Amino acid sequence: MSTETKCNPDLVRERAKCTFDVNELINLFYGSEKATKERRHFEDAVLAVKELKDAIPEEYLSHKERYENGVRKATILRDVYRDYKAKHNRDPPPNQITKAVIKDISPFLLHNGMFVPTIAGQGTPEQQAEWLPKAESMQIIGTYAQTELGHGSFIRGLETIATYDPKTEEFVLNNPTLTSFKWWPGGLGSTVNHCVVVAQLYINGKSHGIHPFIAQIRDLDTHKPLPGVKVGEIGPKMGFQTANNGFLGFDNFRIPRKNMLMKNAQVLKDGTFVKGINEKLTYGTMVMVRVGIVGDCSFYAALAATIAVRYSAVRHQSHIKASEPEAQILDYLTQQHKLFIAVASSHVYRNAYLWMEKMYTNVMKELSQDKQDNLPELHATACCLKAVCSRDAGSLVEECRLACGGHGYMASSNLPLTYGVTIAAVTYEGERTVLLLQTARYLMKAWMAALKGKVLSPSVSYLLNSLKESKKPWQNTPEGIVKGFQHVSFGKVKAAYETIQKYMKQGKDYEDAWNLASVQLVKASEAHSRAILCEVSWEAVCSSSASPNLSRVLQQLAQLYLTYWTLETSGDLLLYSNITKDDLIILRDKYEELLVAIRPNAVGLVDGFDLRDEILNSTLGSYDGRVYERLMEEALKSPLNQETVNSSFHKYLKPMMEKAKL
Ligand SMILES: CCCCCCCC/C=C\CCC/C=C/C(=O)SCCNC(=O)CCNC(=O)[C@H](O)C(C)(C)COP(=O)(O)OP(=O)(O)OC[C@H]1O[C@@H](n2cnc3c(N)ncnc32)[C@H](O)[C@@H]1OP(=O)(O)O
Ligand SMILES: Cc1cc2nc3c(=O)[nH]c(=O)nc-3n(C[C@H](O)[C@H](O)[C@H](O)COP(=O)(O)OP(=O)(O)OC[C@H]3O[C@@H](n4cnc5c(N)ncnc54)[C@H](O)[C@@H]3O)c2cc1C
Repeated sequence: MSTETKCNPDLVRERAKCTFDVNELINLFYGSEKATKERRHFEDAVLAVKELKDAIPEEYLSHKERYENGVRKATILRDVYRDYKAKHNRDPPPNQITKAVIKDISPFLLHNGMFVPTIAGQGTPEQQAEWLPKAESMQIIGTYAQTELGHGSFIRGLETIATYDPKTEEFVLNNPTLTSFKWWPGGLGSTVNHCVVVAQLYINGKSHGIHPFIAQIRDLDTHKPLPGVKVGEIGPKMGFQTANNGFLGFDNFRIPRKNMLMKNAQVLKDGTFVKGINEKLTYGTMVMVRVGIVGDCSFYAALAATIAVRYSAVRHQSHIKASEPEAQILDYLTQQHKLFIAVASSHVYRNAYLWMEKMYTNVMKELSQDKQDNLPELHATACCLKAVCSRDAGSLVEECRLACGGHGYMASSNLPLTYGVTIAAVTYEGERTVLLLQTARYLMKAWMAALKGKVLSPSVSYLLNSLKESKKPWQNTPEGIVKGFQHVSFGKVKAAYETIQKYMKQGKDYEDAWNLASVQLVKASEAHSRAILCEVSWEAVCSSSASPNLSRVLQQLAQLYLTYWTLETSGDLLLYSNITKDDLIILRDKYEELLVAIRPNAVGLVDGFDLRDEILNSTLGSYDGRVYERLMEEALKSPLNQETVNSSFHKYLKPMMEKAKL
């Protein structure tokens, strides 16, 4: 029997309606036909490992069991990666199969995502030679320990101390206060034996700022914390239950001098401090991860959209016309309004990620040639895109969950967990407001440069154009809308700058004026991000190599994104661009037309994300649409359904009922 015949008939009909080749979309989204084949081949290899299948859903396990199961699976998964590399002489292709295996977050995420990259990015060639082979082969397991109980955002305020002792050529690590304890690092709780510790460097009583150090914290054989190390797990959270986030404190814990990662700054044997060319290069791993998070946002939006769109095609409720059968809920325009923006946004984030990745690679290349000119632009852009995409993606996932009604509240829909994991990215790797204010610093500088007629970096050069074009009439085209968002950003940057000037004229110093203008500064950064997202995604769609059929649909999605945000931020556009009320009415109608145009391709579009059932891990979103069967099958797995009468009846309910008779 083919997959199609087993499918829910609504989904079969939806797929027959699709006007483009889904495989073409998949290949375009993931880069090429070859990339798709390799990714699927690797996913097959992972899913073929029987030991990676869970006997019962994770939600029924205790906190401890869940972690232990996570570690068990992470180690098996690691073997599959190693075997693939040995066989093919290269790393597995980019994939999301970890989601199918670990479901939540791997206890090795920080090892692979930050520990290894920090050694690679911050270590000297000798340090890389010492630790990378061990870390990459998992002889040692590490994390990135920066955040403390008292400080996360303001990293210059970290309190962990590394004092250099020239007599023994060692650093002495100490956490002198409760607030100085490291708090949050993934894997720290019970998994890792090493970490990159970010600490304040002191030499001869003088502070030299924060630097990364490698510390072994557990014995490699016994896994017991080494003397002078206090380490543990921080407890349950909204998500990240299997990430094994932990706390850590040192008491006169000594590490050799060579354990300070010294690519940027160095401490010589005699205690001489050699400053790096730019102390912010120490923050490099965070920039890399912020770029990666934009890509993650695309994945989470795609995952939630796939579940909610397929479910909405299968679910029938009420009537659009009294004379017709109950409608698929996907036919309600309100439902399309909730869901299609998630589909469109996933593509927008994907294109923004690819664009940012290029910028990142260029800047890294330039840095390797000691050229730092474009680092501020990279930092500013990564900060605001990470901040805006993560918040938007979190809201989109939640909207998809709500759009599934009561069933979206079931853990088995996988939407609650997906929300918990997605929304965490608003906070980790730089809290949203804090990052937007970083971008605002850059925008204020760019604005001052624009006022002086200087050449601006590409990502802000529109500020100069907007200065010249402020009188041009609004155009209701995608290009016109992109320009409109640039005008909004221009207007908000200008207004924030003038607000700072106003407060300074009233006698405030720059810092107080900055704080008083900071709500506007954050909004200026958001507007700048939106302008980038609109421009980059529209350009990507226009320059894509897609066939006419696919291109038409991708343009509709990109236009939907542009129009959605025009209508959402119409007040800003009325204030800062030349849009009129009549233009907005035309765009409102256009938006409705786009929803209707996209509707027949909705299922095809989410099929185009090519997320397997195992990755979706959802009763509502499977390819075959057997929603109700799966909901019941999953419910029957509840331990409460493994016995006809639960012992609480005899212990509590019966005595209560009997007491009530007296
Ligand atoms: C392809 C890879 C795929 C990866 C996929 C994802 C993997 C996921 C892995 C893990 C994720 C989950 C686990 C989460 C981990 C964490 O959360 S780790 C901890 C992260 N912590 C933070 O992000 C802290 C946020 N705070 C900061 O970054 C900084 O403190 C700050 C907010 C930037 C402020 O720093 P500071 O006070 O020192 O600086 P300022 O005085 O404000 O500014 C000084 C100037 O420096 C410039 N600056 C700041 N940062 C950078 C930078 N990174 N690069 C370049 N320049 C930087 C800043 O703009 C100022 O410049 P100016 O003076 O010219 O204006
Ligand atoms: C799931 C998860 C995983 C994590 N994993 C790791 C890890 O592996 N390693 C690690 O080192 N850390 C990790 N972290 C910590 C994370 O990086 C920090 O929580 C994050 O950087 C925010 O810092 P904070 O908690 O100190 O927030 P705070 O800075 O205390 O933020 C609280 C509020 O204060 C506001 N605020 C703070 N400073 C300013 C300012 N200058 N201007 C205006 N408003 C401000 C913020 O906007 C926010 O509203 C993780 C966090 C989470 C949630």
